[in-house]
Amino acid sequence: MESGSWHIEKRASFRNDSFSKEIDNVLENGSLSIIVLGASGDLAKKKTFPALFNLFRQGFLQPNEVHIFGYARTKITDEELRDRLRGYLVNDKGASPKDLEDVANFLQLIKYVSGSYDSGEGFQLLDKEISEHEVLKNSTEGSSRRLFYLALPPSVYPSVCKMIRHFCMNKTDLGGWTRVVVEKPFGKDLQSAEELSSQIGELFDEPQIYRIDHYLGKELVQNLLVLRFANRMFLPLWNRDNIDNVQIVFREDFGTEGRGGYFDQYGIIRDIIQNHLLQVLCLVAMEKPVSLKPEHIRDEKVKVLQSVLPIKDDEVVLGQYDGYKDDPTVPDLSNTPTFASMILRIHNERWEGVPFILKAGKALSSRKAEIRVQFKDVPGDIFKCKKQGRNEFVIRLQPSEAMYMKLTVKQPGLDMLTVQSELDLSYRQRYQGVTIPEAYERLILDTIRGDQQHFVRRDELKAAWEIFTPLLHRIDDGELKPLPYKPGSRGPDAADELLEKAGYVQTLGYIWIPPTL
Ligand SMILES: NC(=O)C1=CN([C@@H]2O[C@H](COP(=O)(O)OP(=O)(O)OC[C@H]3O[C@@H](n4cnc5c(N)ncnc54)[C@H](OP(=O)(O)O)[C@@H]3O)[C@@H](O)[C@H]2O)C=CC1
Ligand SMILES: O=C1O[C@H](COP(=O)(O)O)[C@@H](O)[C@H](O)[C@H]1O
Repeated sequence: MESGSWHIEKRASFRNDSFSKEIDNVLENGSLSIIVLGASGDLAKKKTFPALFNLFRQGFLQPNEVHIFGYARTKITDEELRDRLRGYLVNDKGASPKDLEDVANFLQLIKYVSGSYDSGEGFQLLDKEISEHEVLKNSTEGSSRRLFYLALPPSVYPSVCKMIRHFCMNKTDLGGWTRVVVEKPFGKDLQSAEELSSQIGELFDEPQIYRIDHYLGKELVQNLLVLRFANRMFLPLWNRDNIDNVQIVFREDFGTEGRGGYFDQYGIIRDIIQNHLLQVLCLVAMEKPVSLKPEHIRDEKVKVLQSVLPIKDDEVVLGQYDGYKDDPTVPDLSNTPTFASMILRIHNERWEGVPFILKAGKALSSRKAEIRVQFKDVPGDIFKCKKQGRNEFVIRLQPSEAMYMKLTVKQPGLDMLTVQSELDLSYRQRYQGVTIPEAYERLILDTIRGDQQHFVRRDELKAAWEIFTPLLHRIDDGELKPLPYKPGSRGPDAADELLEKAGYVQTLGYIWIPPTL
């Protein structure tokens, strides 16, 4: 490999391959069927099928062994589904003849089956279609691999899982498998999540269930373990002795955009904080796992989640943007927060006293997701650095993936003055010409490979709901109310006050500007 550049190997097959050396490499043969349930929906067209297309283009899905099925109630033909998907696979305007050829070849792999989610008829038909494909691909019975992706509202998960279990499993366990990918939200609180887990758990074993959280597939989230545990310089610093506070922030510069009906039942805490931001917190705060085996990593995540103290009402700020209730699908008296900022406190030896501020909001001034680790002041500071700012290590998840470290340096010149600057690793500049894979792409590939490292285990999910359920119930009961904020703003002023109370010191006059090429 050339220095300073990456490449993505084109593989003849993904069968013998694995990102993680810790995953047992089992030689798998037989056909692979990927079944997207809810194929007519928003997630399927925007994320699932495009991710499959990208895997196909990179050689991870071979036409001689893979077939893709779409399943939903909507009555459409194979061709109509293909037409719906085409525009989401490549940009129409910038598509090259090769792009169009790839799209055509990919779409030919897709077959559509229409049926309901709770009656045997549709699933028997689906099973028949899958089996025909397996025979066609010369798969011996039992070595077939079946991946069911539930791009569906969670309300139908139990019945769909029951139907898969009864009608669509691979026929024996001689080397083949059946796996089920379920999307968030996994429940609405601790009790409903546990009920859902029990219902699905009666039908499938934990190694067959892939609870997807797409933030775990983002490049810089995947980098967290490497950063923390493969760099000597971070090891002694990553604790309460050196770190003053940690922020994990998600901002979107658009509102609920036609998804108000869905969103209003969940709110920003269930939509973003309980899953995406909490998963990031786990990776920032957990102890070093025994190895990179998925179970070792997930064991550590559970431990840190179980060490989180109950959230205090006076360490929470909720907001709702003006105009949110104009959406006809949102009730006029909705108490649902579209913004939340809160302090999580981890009661363990490493983090006692260090506030973790989780903040997420819709309709804000910018779109950004980042982790900001602020270090303590320099003791016995002879340069009066404190006035200029503290060291910060920032990991920008999106957009413009980057990590940069804010430092105090001598201002160039004859005077002995100090100034804030940064060590900057901006991905677009450092890894020129490299396309960073979409989160869904990686995670689907992991599912095919049987790697559950980046998926949420049942006890992890339970521990996550335990943290937020009391707060969510108080919001649902109207005991806590969101403050209004203007769309396009930073959210309620009270959120900045909470940040200050948590000990965050803003560096005045400093702003990081992503480098241009
Ligand atoms: N859209 C997104 O960006 C994201 C979505 N998700 C999650 O992915 C899953 C799917 O999301 P999304 O595609 O947006 O959802 P959709 O509302 O588009 O639903 C997907 C499909 O499910 C069927 N469906 C919809 N409502 C019902 C219902 N009440 N009962 C039975 N079937 C129904 C419809 O197919 P048909 O009527 O043809 O059967 C629909 O096309 C959800 O769990 C969502 O939370 C997660 C992250 C992002
Ligand atoms: O899960 C969700 O995530 C998206 C944001 O995802 P991103 O990868 O673009 O950061 C959010 O818009 C949506 O409300 C939520 O359900």
